[in-house]
Amino acid sequence: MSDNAALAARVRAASHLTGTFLLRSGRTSTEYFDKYLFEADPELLAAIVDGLTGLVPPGTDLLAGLELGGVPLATLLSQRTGLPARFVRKKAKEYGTRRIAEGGEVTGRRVVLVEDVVTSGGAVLDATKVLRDDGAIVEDVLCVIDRGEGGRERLAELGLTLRPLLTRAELDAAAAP
Ligand SMILES: O=P(O)(O)OC[C@H]1O[C@H](OP(=O)(O)OP(=O)(O)O)[C@H](O)[C@@H]1O
Ligand SMILES: O=C(O)c1cc(=O)[nH]c(=O)[nH]1
Repeated sequence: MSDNAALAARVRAASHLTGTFLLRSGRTSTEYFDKYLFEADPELLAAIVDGLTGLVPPGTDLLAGLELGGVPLATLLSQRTGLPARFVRKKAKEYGTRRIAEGGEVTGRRVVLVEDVVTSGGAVLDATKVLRDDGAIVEDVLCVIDRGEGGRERLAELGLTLRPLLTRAELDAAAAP
């Protein structure tokens, strides 16, 4: 078994749920990867971050984690790579600094987004708009799981390359026989 196949099996065993789930996109699915279940396991999270480290493109200035599940990933990846982190909220705070992208400036920096799961790509597109409006260069997105439901194609239309650690095919192959 390859390293990635073994990781896919661990991630699936930890986080794959069945039932009826309303997704962020408004779609309904009979399966769900609960990212908090793989992020809460320190050994599994370390293995995931190891894998993501190899996907960070050369020339990256900043790693931006998307609220909420992308934040622990970006934080650990920042520690591992030495690249500074940013944290992108779903909505700006209504008090204090009133910021939506936290952690410092992004203008003119090459920012790589860090996400847990990509389904339609909507959450990534929202964060991309926020960062591009602030003058960031956003062209690459890392994720742990690409559910293979059109996100990659939708992101490509806006000039974004999705770099998944685990593909739908790898996660399906990891299903118990
Ligand atoms: O590709 P999409 O169709 O946008 O769907 C994937 C997004 O949906 C989930 O976010 P959720 O709002 O559940 O976020 P959180 O639990 O990380 O706050 C997931 O963490 C992705 O951000
Ligand atoms: O599309 C989503 O909302 C979604 C799917 C999934 O498998 N896991 C998750 O956390 N969100």
